[in-house]
Amino acid sequence: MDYHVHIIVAVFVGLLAHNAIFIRGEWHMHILQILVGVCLVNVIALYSLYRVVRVPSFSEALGALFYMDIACLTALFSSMTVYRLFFHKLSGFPGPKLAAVTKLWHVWKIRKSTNYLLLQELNGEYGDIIRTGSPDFTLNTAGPNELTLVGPSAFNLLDGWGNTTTRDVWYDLLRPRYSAVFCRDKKLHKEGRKAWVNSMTGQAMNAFYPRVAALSHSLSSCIRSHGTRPVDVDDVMSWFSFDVMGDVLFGEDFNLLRSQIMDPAIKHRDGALALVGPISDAIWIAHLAFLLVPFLNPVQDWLGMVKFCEDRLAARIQRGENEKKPDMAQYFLDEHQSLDGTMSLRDRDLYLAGNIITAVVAGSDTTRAALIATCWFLAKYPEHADAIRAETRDVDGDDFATLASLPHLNGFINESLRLMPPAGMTGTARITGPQGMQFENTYIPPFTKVTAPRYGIMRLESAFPRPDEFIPERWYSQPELVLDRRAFTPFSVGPRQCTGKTLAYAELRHVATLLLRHYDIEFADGYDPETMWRDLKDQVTAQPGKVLCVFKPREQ
Ligand code: HEM
Repeated sequence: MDYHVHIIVAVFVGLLAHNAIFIRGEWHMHILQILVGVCLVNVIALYSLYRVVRVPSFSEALGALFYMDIACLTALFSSMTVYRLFFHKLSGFPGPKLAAVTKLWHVWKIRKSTNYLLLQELNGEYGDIIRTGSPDFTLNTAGPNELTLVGPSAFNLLDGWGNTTTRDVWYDLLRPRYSAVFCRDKKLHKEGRKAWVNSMTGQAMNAFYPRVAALSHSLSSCIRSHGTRPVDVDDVMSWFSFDVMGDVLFGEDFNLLRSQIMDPAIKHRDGALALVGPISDAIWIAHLAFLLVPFLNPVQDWLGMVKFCEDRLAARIQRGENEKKPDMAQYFLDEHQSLDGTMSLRDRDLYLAGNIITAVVAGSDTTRAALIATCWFLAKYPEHADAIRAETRDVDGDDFATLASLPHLNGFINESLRLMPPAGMTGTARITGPQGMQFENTYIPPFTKVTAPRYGIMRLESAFPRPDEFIPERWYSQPELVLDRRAFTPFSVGPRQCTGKTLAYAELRHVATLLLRHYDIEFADGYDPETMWRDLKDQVTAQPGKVLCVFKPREQ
């Protein structure tokens, strides 16, 4: 039988699928429908071949269908490739050709979670605006594509007050759950952010400070129990940051510092972040994995993390409010109540769960990374450790307001956050609005996905002379070493900036002061300090490589 006509039909279907369907709209949340659609089309085609066209045997019909599928997919992907390379509105922007063809190139390149290094390399090769991606299954009606913008003004353009951008599809990651942070609707974000901001007012912080201080002392005791043995700084900071989160978010004692046992929830959280790290810019892969391979370890970790958060929330609801120990969860529960009548119960439950999951990750993993880096810099630069000791010698170490005013301590922390940004090292993508935007001398078209890599921009020589050097003084006595303050955004800027900034700074200042009071911090014998940088991973939050330190008790 002559199958030319069938192949021509298949090619036509492939071209149609790209030009009439996939080039429009967003598809990352419709992976199941796409799969069902593909199966359905195949069943209809098989039936037509066997019953209507009357191919001699069923196996021959199957064979014909196979060749038609190949022809259809070849036409689909060829059409995509030609369009992306030559006709797409971003085809004139510089960048690796393969990145323009498919996002999978980027995913492959950063499979070891080193996007921060790749983007630095591409910045050196292609300049300040790099085309780093193609739309794949995350199209918008106007067909966005991805540009990485490297310059101090990028953060304000993307997130500053009056920005015209919206959040990229990455923020659909928690679906069906969602939160004020993991949502793309500007109104919902604005409204939902209020509960977060209210949970961190000065009054709320005054209730949290003594509890953070108590946990810092617990951290110090935990370290002391190691004696002269090397301390795995990742372990102790994971326990500390999780204990703080348990206390501040749920009013619950997670008891990790005292028990010194790694809670499976931490493993789940880290596994979940490892899953989304390399695929952050092609989030449809995560949705596909949730659907098709839920039994794989990283997906199980994700589900385990979600379950942990929902269990803790259920326990908190059962315990009820403890007025003597206010917590963040109460603000989310009040919001849940106040939305009665405007949202269905299911929607409100999904929203509440989303906020809790967001708080667990945003509130613990970021500070953990920052504290690991803090210890590393303290061990690496004893002269700065001494300067902080001198500055804090005569102050009340539990007085958070005083700690906030100490120049060297704060310069040290800022410098550490600059060189090792704990959150959004490369991600936090946005979509330009209908007017597009002007970045430096270049016009960025409307509905383009844009990212500003924090790691690279905070190391720009044009903003920070001697960018790779650790110089806390640039933040107070040597202002000439900060040429462009806009580049320093460890907590983001504008209406989307971090709501936990005050809490995070409080934890960092208190822990650094306390540990320096009690210990001389040194790298463990035989430990290679470069390990932290060599194994640094960019997985939504920064995951520093191992840090092993010895904490030698000091004379009080
Ligand atoms: C050193 C610690 C921290 C760093 C470096 C940090 C950094 C950041 C960054 C860069 C963003 C912007 C993310 C984005 O645009 O997608 C952000 C947002 C956010 N952070 Fe933090 N964060 C830290 C700690 C915390 C803590 C302790 C909490 C809460 C308890 C928190 C809550 C949030 C929330 C709710 C947002 C979203 C704000 C919004 O979208 O309106 N963060 N943070």
